[in-house]
Amino acid sequence: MSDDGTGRGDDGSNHGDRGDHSNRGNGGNGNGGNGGTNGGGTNDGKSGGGKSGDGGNGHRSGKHVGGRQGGGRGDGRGGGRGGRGGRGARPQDDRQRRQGGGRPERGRRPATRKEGPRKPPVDDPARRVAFDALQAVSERDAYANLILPELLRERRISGRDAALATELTYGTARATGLLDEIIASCVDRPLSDVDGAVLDGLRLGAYQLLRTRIPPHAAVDSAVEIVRDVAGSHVAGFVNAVLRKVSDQDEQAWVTQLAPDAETDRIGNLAMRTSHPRWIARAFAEALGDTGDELETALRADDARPEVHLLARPGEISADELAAVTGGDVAPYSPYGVHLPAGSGDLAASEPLAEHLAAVQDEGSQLVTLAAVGAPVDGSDARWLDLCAGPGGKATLLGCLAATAEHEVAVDAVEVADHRARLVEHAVSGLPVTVHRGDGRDPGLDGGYDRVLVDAPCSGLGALRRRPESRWRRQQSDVADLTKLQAELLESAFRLVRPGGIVAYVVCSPHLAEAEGAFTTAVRRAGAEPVDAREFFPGMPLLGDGPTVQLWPHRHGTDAMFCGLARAT
Ligand SMILES: C[S@@+](CC[C@H](N)C(=O)[O-])C[C@H]1O[C@@H](n2cnc3c(N)ncnc32)[C@H](O)[C@@H]1O
Repeated sequence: MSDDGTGRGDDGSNHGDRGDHSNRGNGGNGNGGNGGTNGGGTNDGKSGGGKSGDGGNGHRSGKHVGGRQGGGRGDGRGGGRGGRGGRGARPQDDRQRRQGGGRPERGRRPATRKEGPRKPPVDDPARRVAFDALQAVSERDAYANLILPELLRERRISGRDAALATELTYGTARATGLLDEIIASCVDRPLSDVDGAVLDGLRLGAYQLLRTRIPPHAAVDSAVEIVRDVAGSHVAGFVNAVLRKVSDQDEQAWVTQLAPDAETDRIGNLAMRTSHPRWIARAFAEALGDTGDELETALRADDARPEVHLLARPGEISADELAAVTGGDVAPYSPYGVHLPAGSGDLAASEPLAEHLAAVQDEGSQLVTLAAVGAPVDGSDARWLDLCAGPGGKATLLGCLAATAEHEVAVDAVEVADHRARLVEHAVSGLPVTVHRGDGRDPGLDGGYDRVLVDAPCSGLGALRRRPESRWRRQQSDVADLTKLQAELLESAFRLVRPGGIVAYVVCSPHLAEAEGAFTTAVRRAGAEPVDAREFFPGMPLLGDGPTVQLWPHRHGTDAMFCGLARAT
């Protein structure tokens, strides 16, 4: 099973699961029209080809170019360029999601053609699939790394077209905040007033202009054609004019023009240069204790497409064998890890994965699991508990290790979400793991465990490189909500472990509040004894002062996993 987002989006924050598959495939067509356009090649929204303010098809009378006023976004975007932290923010949506209130009303409606029967899609399959994937992300909260492979499969797109589509989809999704800043400076109204399809077309075009070697005319023309096809001819002039303005400068020049001054606002400057929300750049700076070169390196590593990591399931196949079969490289630190180049495609059908010999799993996830079982316990070592098991990546590794252990080990795995518990069951079938549906805060299991792993739900800031859009979706306030749950899960773990046993706390995030802070507070409250986790990451450099370990993409090539170990007293 994957917890690295290379195909499942399981980031432990409960937002990357497979429920997303319901978002499949109708990318970008939608309803609603573009009532009121300026048409005719202007980018100022006031003049042009005579369609202005025509009320479109009656759905949205009185709206402006490819866009609309009001309409209840409630998302903090109204100011267009004001405040990086608010860009892409959807507190209302997030609240509704957390409260289980069904799919929220989206801020922007997808643009539709105003008139006439639909033309067949433009003959540009790679860009069209990228556009449709971006629409699914922005309009229906889809996950790019789930929806794109689906669309590619459905449309039978492969080879160079698939590679281009992947580059454009993930690249555009990752750079959305920066692209929006630039587009906003070329439009005379808040981006929240621009229709969803038009804005996604602008983003796709701007990404090609600024971050690829695609010739400018091809970047502009292709975006114009797609938006024309989806939203109607009346928006083509607007898209054309905005993209021509974007193409006046390269990315470097735009950033120099728009970014906060590096002298007075280093974090804001770096955030924009590396296309991160400011609050995430600040969280990285706090975790690294650095606002200089290392912060920049960390943010840049977070912006690069990651390698794919595989777990060679212990007892099934060795890392050497798996590397030979897949053409990958044996991982530098995990004895069970194999690295494949970024963009290694849809691996689900490959033989070692299909036959359950291997699974997609970030090397960092493997290492923290090995640390959890590596720290010595006093006395018996036969009962292990995985308190937050879905979708089952670490439970699988624990189960494999338990099965190969000299003395018999039984693993219990708890998961609160039914569909994720099913994924765990599938992943651990044949292993000595019993899956329990329940709340880890009170799972109803007998205590006395020798080891308890708390791989807690978290913001997933440590795996942003694997989830292109998530940096723009996550909110700072999410962290505060999660730390309460993390504290309660840790409290439960200390109740369930026996004296002398080990509690391992793991989050895929470097954010101090949910990593170091949550762990040290819980250890102190429990009166437990911190264990220097660095010893259990053998051969790894740059592990800091301990006793906890924070892995980083730029230092270790892994996701930014945090691991704290404590021995119960
Ligand atoms: C970070 S993920 C775990 C990833 C997993 N250990 C793996 O390696 O595949 C966190 C999991 O905790 C689950 N979860 C959330 N709240 C929980 C709770 N109160 N009790 C148990 N599990 C919970 C989520 O549904 C999610 O599947």
